Amino acid sequence: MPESDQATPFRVRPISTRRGPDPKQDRAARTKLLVLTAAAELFAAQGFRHTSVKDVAERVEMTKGAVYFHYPTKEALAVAVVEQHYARWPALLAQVTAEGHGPLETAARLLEGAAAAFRDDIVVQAGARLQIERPQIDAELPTPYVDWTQLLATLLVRAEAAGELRAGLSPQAAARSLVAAFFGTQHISDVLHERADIAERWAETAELLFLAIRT
Ligand SMILES: CCC[C@@H]1OCC(CO)=C1C(=O)O
Repeated sequence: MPESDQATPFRVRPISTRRGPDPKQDRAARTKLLVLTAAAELFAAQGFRHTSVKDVAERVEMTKGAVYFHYPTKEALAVAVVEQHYARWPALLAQVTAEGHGPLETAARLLEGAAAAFRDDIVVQAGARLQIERPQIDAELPTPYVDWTQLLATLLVRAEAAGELRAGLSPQAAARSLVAAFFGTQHISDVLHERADIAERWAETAELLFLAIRT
């Protein structure tokens, strides 16, 4: 799927620490990422309410003032973590797209990759917890689920055009079901096993769902 044609609605881009012309900017970007990662570790472990900016500052051995320089409030930290959660997905989409699978297989492999990210990536884990806790966070967070639903629906419309979809199936309804099933699978795996078994759990759910979806 050509880059321009990618229906990737994930708008926020990853924080770049690539060395640029200005060493000062580089150092600031690296510090920003260090603070964000420490906040993600704390949000993932103890949630938004029980995490303070002081906790984050202590974790990175900086003053609260230094943390506030990069993120003016705890809410700003939470927004940044959730945004970076979503910023993971364009790279995954590019990687899977480059493998050249058909649209249905692309959707399946995307969700497999997402399951691995939910198991391994602390920023993905923290973003998921903060989205659950969004009523406690007085800030504008990205609307959950809609971007994945749109991306999967776009792929399933292409699958329908390619004759890969079961006759009469709504690509949009199938996309909503995949997102709901993935969300539930990763949540149950998190609550019971800290997501240690998410890949296996998602594989068994995906097998059933894609069996129902494909021709
Ligand atoms: C891919 C399923 C949707 C995904 O699962 C957890 C979560 C966090 O809110 C999601 C999202 O907002 O897109």
